[in-house]
Amino acid sequence: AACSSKYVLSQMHPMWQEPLAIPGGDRQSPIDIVIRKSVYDSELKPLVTDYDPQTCQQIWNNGYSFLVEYDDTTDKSTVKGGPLQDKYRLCQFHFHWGESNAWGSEHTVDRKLFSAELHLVHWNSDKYSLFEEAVMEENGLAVIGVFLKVGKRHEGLQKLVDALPAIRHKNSVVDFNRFDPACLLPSNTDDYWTYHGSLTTPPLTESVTWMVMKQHIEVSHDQLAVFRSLLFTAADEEVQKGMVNNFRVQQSQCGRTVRSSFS
Ligand SMILES: Cc1cc(C)cc(S(N)(=O)=O)c1
Ligand SMILES: [Zn+2]
Repeated sequence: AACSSKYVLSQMHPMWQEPLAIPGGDRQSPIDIVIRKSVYDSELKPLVTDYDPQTCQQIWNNGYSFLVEYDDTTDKSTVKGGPLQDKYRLCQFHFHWGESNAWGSEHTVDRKLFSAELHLVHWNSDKYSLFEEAVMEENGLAVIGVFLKVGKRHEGLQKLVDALPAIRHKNSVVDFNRFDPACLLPSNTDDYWTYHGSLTTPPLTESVTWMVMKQHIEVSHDQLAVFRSLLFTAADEEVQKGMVNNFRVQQSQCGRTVRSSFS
């Protein structure tokens, strides 16, 4: 299986070419969450998020997704509890989506694809002093994943959608403040799946405790269409490429257990 070898086979070609060798390579993300194989763990606590909208700084197009960045020089926006032993500081959130509503998420649940997936990225500020340090460590990062489904318009998301035309091209950035990422969380954050995995974009380091919410949020077709109006390419490039399908192919489970916080 792909797990034993150091080579991870990538079926599809995401925007960036998958590297051939990944350090370890036996706890890569994303994966398919097989509900009947997940193990209920009654020790898993509810997630405790405490976000300060004032720490929101900017929104920018990094040529693969768009990121909303937070000031992570203090413990003002954090997550703890759940499977986490320490407190983790929010540094950014971003999304992955498809060119059609039929696919776009990175994780799947019993092979069900969602139209998009939100990732809130946090790093362990109890043990490390910088994201760059934590990203290399086994217990360095904690990412909350939330599935997006096309349905009714998401009022909280609209402020973000309205800022996207200003960052159409790669490396464009605009000031963005007072955005409370808690508005993007589903009403129920007690029910989630958790497993040890990796970043789903280079450097693909195996430093992530994933917490994937069972409950999805709804966004409108028009809101998702604005995501798709972003470009992978910089303003000076001849050929402009629409930013769609910015998700990684699913990786082997490699014998890992996915735990659920609910029975
Ligand atoms: C740190 C970081 C950056 C990016 C662009 C994406 C991730 S992910 N998809 O693993 O959550 C993490
Ligand atoms: Zn992501």
